[in-house]
Amino acid sequence: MKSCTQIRLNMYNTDANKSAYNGHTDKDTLTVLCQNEVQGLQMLSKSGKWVDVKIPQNCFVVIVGDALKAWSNGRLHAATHRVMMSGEKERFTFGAFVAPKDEMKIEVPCRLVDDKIHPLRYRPFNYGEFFNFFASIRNHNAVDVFAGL
Ligand SMILES: O=C(O)CCC(=O)C(=O)O
Ligand SMILES: [Fe+2]
Repeated sequence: MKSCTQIRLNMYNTDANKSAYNGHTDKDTLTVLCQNEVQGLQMLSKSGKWVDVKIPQNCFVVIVGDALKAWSNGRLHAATHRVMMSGEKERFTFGAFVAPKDEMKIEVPCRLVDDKIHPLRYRPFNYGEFFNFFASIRNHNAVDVFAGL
């Protein structure tokens, strides 16, 4: 798949107990993040609780985005995540956001589909059209609304 990678540096200031980045799923295929020593990333569990993700020093966290969730027929979960700051120090993250090129078609491979346990969950779609749809509605669930069956 042809992809493009955006690199971004995020900075979070020191406000205590403040949501610094609201809950969302990434729209891309994969996000790779590293951070300074200040934790703050949280993932939403299936039971609806926010869970701290403690990233060990010199390690990366890899987050599945909506494009990969759809491409994998929903077998890979695009976790909802956010950033909560707890006080003492500024947090920095450095992220690589890997996304399909706009013209790419996201189509579930037929070997990931079967009649019983894994029926087709997403129609084929163009990534650029999906992203424009997301940008117009800003709905957290955009991939399911746009391409879910
Ligand atoms: O900085 C972080 O820990 C998360 C950033 C993030 O979720 C994003 O940029 O999409
Ligand atoms: Fe994110």
